Amino acid sequence: MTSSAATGATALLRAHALRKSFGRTEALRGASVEVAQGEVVALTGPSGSGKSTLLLCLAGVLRPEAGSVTHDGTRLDDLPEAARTRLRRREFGLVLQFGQLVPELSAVQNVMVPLLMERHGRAAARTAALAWLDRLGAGGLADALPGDLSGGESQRVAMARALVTGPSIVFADEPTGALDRVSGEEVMEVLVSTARSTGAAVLLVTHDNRVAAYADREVVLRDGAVEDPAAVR
Ligand SMILES: Nc1ncnc2c1ncn2[C@@H]1O[C@H](COP(=O)(O)OP(=O)(O)OP(=O)(O)O)[C@@H](O)[C@H]1O
Repeated sequence: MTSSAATGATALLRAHALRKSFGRTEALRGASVEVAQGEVVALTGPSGSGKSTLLLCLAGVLRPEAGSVTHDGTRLDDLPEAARTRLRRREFGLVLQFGQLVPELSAVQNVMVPLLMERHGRAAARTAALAWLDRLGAGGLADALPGDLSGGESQRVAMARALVTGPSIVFADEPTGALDRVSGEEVMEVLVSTARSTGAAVLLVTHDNRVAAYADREVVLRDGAVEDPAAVR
């Protein structure tokens, strides 16, 4: 693994000099960032500064036009699509602003999806999904449909779905953006304490200083590049 000067720890995930454009819009202009094993990093910055784009490049969802993304020594941006998808399913969890649960599936079925995609048996997947819902304080919601859940409840189910495969890092894009303050704080407390207990790192995009305060470290993006030179290598 790569050594990280900012944290003194080893880098689990490393983006170096990423560039990504959408038509004429340069969303990323040489953005670099590292996340150490088990570290909680908040990615902040003005609207349009490239936070979501950087998160999606790090998560292997978007492919940058230049620069590199390395996870535990493997270059993600170079991997063929199928291998990248496998690595993503095994190593990464993703939580988005509105939970993005499958509306036709119950909460427990939503949490089972990543395990079924990894060819786990149904019974084992259900047992694991129920245990994760319990752990996230959503055990009583197992049979509820997403349409019947509050925003905070949906995010607990989305977090269970992100964590059920035992990822090394969870990417969370404005996970509290659709919640009131109290539900947002509850979601952050559950996310950070659960990540700490599993050893998973968290990369969190947020506008909200109160949410960023849950992180070990803040990285500020401005115009597609990281503002704080101490966070860039
Ligand atoms: N799929 C896309 N197609 C076209 N332009 C895009 C796309 N995604 C992002 N952009 C543009 O790239 C720039 C960076 O967007 P991005 O969503 O990464 O910023 P952000 O910092 O996350 O913004 P916000 O805080 O408002 O969510 C913006 O100008 C945005 O309009």
